[in-house]
Amino acid sequence: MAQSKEERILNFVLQNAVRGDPQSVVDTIDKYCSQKEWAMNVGAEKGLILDKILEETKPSVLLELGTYCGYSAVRIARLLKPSARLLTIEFNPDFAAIARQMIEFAGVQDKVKIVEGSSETIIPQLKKKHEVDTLDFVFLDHWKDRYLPDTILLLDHGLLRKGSVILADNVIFPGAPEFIKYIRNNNRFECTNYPSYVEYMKVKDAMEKAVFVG
Ligand SMILES: O=C(NCCNC(=O)c1cc(-c2ccc(F)cc2)cc(O)c1O)c1cc(O)ncn1
Ligand SMILES: [Mg+2]
Repeated sequence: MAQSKEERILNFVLQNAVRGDPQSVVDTIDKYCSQKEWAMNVGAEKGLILDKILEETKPSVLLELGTYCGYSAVRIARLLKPSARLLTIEFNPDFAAIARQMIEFAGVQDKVKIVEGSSETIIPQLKKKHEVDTLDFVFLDHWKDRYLPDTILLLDHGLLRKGSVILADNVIFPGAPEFIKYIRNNNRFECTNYPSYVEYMKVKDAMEKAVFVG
């Protein structure tokens, strides 16, 4: 069977990064995807914005929607305190299999749990099936037309608390217009926009941070 792009990215990491070193995994994926094949990782420029917001927030319980190859899961986990936990939801089983191997190679498997399935199904199960009380940090990076319905699911299931941070990738490109319209007009959220660029491209993009005021 011909290799997928995601398998090529994983193999490049296995052969060129340092096992147990999450920074080397992040840097190696960025090297491959900027020089050989583009892929939809959050990337290094937007990654620095993600890093800064994580260092300000110091979250203990995190949720990511859209694992893909595990780049942002590794990038996030490398900054977490030992007791912190990241749950990451991935719909595509092939992506989930790649991400599992990426996360294990980086040595962050004790902090990261991949849940395979649709966010729509899994979010309502977080409290009872995944022992979540409330979320400190949510990274939205999955289907852009799911950002709004899934944010509403998080609210409806009491998963946000005063100060919970939602960070959304790609609010310019590919764009998440319904999400942006809703969140900026909802007085229960305080929003900040972080202009940047689409990973590995010279196309404008941005991230949006929305802090739940409770
Ligand atoms: O994660 C799931 N899809 C990828 C979402 N992510 C993107 O589509 C995405 C796309 C781009 C992009 C940028 C430039 C361009 F020319 C084309 C695409 C960049 C990004 O940074 C993304 O994040 C998914 C979840 C789910 O529940 N079911 C099935 N799939
Ligand atoms: Mg993205």
